[in-house]
Amino acid sequence: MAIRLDASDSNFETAFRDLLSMKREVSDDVDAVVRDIIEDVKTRGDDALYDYTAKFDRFDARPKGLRISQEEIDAAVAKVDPDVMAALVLARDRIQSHHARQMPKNDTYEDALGVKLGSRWTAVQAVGIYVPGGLAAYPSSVLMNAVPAKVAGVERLVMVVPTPDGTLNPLVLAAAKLAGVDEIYRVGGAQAVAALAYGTDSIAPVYKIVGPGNAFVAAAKRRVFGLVGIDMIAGPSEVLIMADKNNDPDWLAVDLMAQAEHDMAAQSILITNDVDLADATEAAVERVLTTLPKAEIAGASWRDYGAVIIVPDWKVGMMLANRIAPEHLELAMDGASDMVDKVHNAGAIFVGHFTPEAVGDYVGGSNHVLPTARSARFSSGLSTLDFVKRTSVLECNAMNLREIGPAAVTLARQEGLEAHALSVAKRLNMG
Ligand SMILES: NC(=O)c1ccc[n+]([C@@H]2O[C@H](COP(=O)([O-])OP(=O)(O)OC[C@H]3O[C@@H](n4cnc5c(N)ncnc54)[C@H](O)[C@@H]3O)[C@@H](O)[C@H]2O)c1
Ligand SMILES: N[C@H](CO)Cc1c[nH]c[nH+]1
Ligand SMILES: [Zn+2]
Repeated sequence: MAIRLDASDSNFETAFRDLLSMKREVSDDVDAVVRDIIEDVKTRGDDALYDYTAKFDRFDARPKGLRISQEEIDAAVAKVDPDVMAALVLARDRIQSHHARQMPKNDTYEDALGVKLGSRWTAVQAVGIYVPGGLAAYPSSVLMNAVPAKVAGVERLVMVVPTPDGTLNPLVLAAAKLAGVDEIYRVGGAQAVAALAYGTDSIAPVYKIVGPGNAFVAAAKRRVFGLVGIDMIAGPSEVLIMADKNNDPDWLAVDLMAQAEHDMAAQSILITNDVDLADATEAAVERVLTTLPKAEIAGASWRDYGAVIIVPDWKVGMMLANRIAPEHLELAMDGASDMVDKVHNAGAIFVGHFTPEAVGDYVGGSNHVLPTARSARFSSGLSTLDFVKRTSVLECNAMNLREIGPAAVTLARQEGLEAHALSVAKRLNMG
């Protein structure tokens, strides 16, 4: 049973704040473990990677080495069923065309004084993508990370992925091949993030690390940020469904469980203005939990972090949704399209009864790597923009330096920075 809250109850605010502050992600314990792993990889390089892979993924990677060879990739890809390959290609193409539209354009112009200004976009040259692989394999996440990177023009695209018990997932490798990944390593967790950031004999360091992962991966990304760029903290999955009485509880139940089955630390929340729908959906969740292969994970997530919130109206409902700032927000009420503009904080919005979040996970075209743990209040999902950076370009000639330079000299002297002042003044024969 998930917790049940009613926005009309007198103690609601306290209970809601407790829900918001539930710690599902990085605990002090996780952070301490991750700090030690990173230090160890920094010191012992590949040896540490082999040891952690033996410990957490239960196999010895030494005989084959950390890099997955082209032969292994080709052999795995050959095993993929043509129908499955066609689905991957459809997903790849849809992701590609959506992300191509996000590519920013260079801008150069001459202002009224004749000064030339511009913004120039260049790709991050070397990027590491983390593809989760502990509890489930994610070929779709390979595409979501790698396709925008290649659209942006990343030259060296490196993928790390845990291969539990040493078993390669053919689809993960097929997706990497389809998306144009350049190097793939069989290593996961905090140790993989450390290797991408600091480099080892086998894995040259990258400039930026992107991609989702469990609490260990999220903590490691936080720790290496600064040495390398990161995209965001995309941790255990979340969904918030806002639904009125005109919904099939069975549909809502599977939508809630679709995120819960990712991780025991995932969170699924239903906000509704209809108590009967709340009861029926909870009952439907219990039914579906008897059938799901990942019922143990989904059930634990629902029991520990799931919530059903009754609201008097959508004004209150939307205010709560914006405070929750979920990774995914499903709007399943009459007039859902009109509600979109009222959303301030959500990683991605899924509008209407026929847009289950799961379609966005695979083939919608938009990205499924999204901010979790309320970070949608200040960050966005992965996009082409994560793989480019902007450099400004400025060009003055003697004439326009004469126009704007004296003000720079004045300001530099006010800041007590005489070399700055002289650097402009000498060019203007001002001393
Ligand atoms: N936000 C998104 O876009 C998105 C997309 C896909 C998946 N996800 C999330 O990614 C996560 C995937 O998690 P996962 O576990 O399946 O795969 P994972 O690859 O993130 O983690 C597996 C690795 O974690 C490390 N690990 C496990 N237990 C450890 C321990 N006790 N100490 C140190 N390290 C340990 C191991 O190195 C292991 O290889 C889930 O939470 C899922 O919800 C998010
Ligand atoms: N829903 C996940 C993001 O939270 C992404 C995913 C991958 N495969 C299935 N789902
Ligand atoms: Zn999913």
